[in-house]
Amino acid sequence: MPVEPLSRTEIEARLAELPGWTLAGDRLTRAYRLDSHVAAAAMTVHIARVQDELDHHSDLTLGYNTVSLSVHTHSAGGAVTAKDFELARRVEDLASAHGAH
Ligand SMILES: C[C@H](O)[C@H](O)[C@H]1CNC2=NC(N)=NC(=O)C2=N1
Repeated sequence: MPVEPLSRTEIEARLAELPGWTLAGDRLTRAYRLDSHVAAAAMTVHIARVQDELDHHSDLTLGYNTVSLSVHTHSAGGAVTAKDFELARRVEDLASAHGAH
């Protein structure tokens, strides 16, 4: 089933439920800080598993004690869709178990 671009109003309403996530251009983004580089690497692996499960993939960057995500929906012409918010919600739900903040 094709996913439709969300309106700006809908994006802002959904972002209100996801503290720390922002709209940067046409992408949802968030950066997390962790207590160590290995903890950050472990979180990226966990996110990669979720992304394969959802068949939806962010640009996922491992930094020094940081994990950063940037996502939009290629099949919707690069717009933000419900799939992006589904991924963001799943990442938020796993973040605290990794000590991410
Ligand atoms: C064939 C497969 O469903 C597509 O390539 C998926 C994979 N992951 C994806 N990820 C993102 N961010 N957007 C997509 O449109 C997308 N499409």
